[in-house]
Amino acid sequence: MADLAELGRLVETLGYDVVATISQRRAALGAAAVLGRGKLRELAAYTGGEGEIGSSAPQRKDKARLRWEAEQREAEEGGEGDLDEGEGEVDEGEAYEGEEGDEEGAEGVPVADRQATLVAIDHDVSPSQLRNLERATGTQVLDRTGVIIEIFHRHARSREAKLQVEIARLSYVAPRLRESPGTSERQRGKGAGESALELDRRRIRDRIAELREELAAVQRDHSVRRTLRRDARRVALVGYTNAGKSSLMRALTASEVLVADKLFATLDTTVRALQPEAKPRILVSDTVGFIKKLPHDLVASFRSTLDEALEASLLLFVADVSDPMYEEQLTVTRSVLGEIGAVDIPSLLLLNKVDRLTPLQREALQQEHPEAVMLSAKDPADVAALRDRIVAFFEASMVEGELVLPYGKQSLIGEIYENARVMEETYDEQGGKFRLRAHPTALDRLRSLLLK
Ligand SMILES: Nc1nc2c(ncn2[C@@H]2O[C@H](COP(=O)(O)OP(=O)(O)OP(=O)(O)O)[C@@H](O)[C@H]2O)c(=O)[nH]1
Ligand SMILES: [Mg+2]
Repeated sequence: MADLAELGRLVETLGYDVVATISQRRAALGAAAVLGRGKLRELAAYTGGEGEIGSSAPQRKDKARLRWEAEQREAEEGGEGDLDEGEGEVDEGEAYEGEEGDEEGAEGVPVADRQATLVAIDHDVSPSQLRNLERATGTQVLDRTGVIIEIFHRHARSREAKLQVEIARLSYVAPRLRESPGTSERQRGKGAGESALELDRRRIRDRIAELREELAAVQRDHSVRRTLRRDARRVALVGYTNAGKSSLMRALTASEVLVADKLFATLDTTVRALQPEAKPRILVSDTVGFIKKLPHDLVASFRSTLDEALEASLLLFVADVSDPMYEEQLTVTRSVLGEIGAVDIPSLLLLNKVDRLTPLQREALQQEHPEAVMLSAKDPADVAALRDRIVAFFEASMVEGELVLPYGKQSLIGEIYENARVMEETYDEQGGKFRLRAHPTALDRLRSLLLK
């Protein structure tokens, strides 16, 4: 049932209200439309559909196809596929969730006078099941992956995120395209050798290839910028969606990143300096959140966004302990981090939102995770203590050293202050002598710069 509640939060993030929830025992799983006939009729009563898959039901085009066709028209009319369009196409409205669950057949809760305009299913459904469900309910149906992709689509802001989402979305849409009535006949009649459907799929493949090239260019640009920051000490906030990563980012860096009680509010990595500034500077990055059963295409697309996290020397692993599912969320986060190869990076577990717990719960939690930091992003004292922990972490790996900066190389002085903490600066006939503390790698790099 927790999965279903999460699906409910996902559709709410899309701006829907949940008007009813239906679940069905696994044993009764229908092959054609996931739900059995009785459940299907029950569902259709909320959506105003016929409740039958029957072939006589009017065939409607699915939204994915409509959007795809609109984009094609736009592309043909000149401009490139416009990724900057505003809101997604789903109307504000009511959602209706259907689930295939383990539960005993739970009853739907009818809400009078509200017709559902979306059915969301907490189960991956095949393209043909999706079609059948749409036919029977007469409304749009999304599976879990479809819902998540829609959210990503709406929340993407940067060029990189938009490209990534678009690639994932097209990969998701392609197998779900169906023959639109009429066109195939015409195509074949002309001996085109390729049906309209095949043509559409090929166009999608071409478009994906194009987007991938564009993405690669954007990413090359980013990696250049990352190289410039190479020696900075980096901390990355990672964790389940809605855990409070952006809230901590704001608090730690006195910045204005977006915080929202929404799933996947953040899709882009942002990087800011820890405040008050440590010497040398420490950079904090906020990253996209994780969710269980994250669609595979999205994991692949966002891998590069998470590269940012991979380059950190310390991961701040954020969990929302006020969520009853937090243990499972921790497991999901760990496994995604494992997938992207981040398990070897030192990490600090942050048990966030403890302000929502009773003293007794806090005590139990601390016993369970003695190594973790319990905190509330809303408590300035907690945030200050966290900052000190971060600074201490880097401090522990710093070594003391000396550098001589010849008079001819004064332009490197900024570089020294950027990458080390200068404890003493004296001058003699050779040049400046610096006694400093820095990371061994930063010290080596500075030394090699001075020798050049
Ligand atoms: N009570 C309480 N609420 C918190 C705390 N930290 C964050 N929140 C709230 O939790 C919600 C999610 O916070 P965000 O910081 O946006 O979470 P996030 O991890 O960045 O989420 P995504 O970007 O969607 O993955 C917001 O409504 C915050 O105000 C906390 O310590 N205590
Ligand atoms: Mg966020």
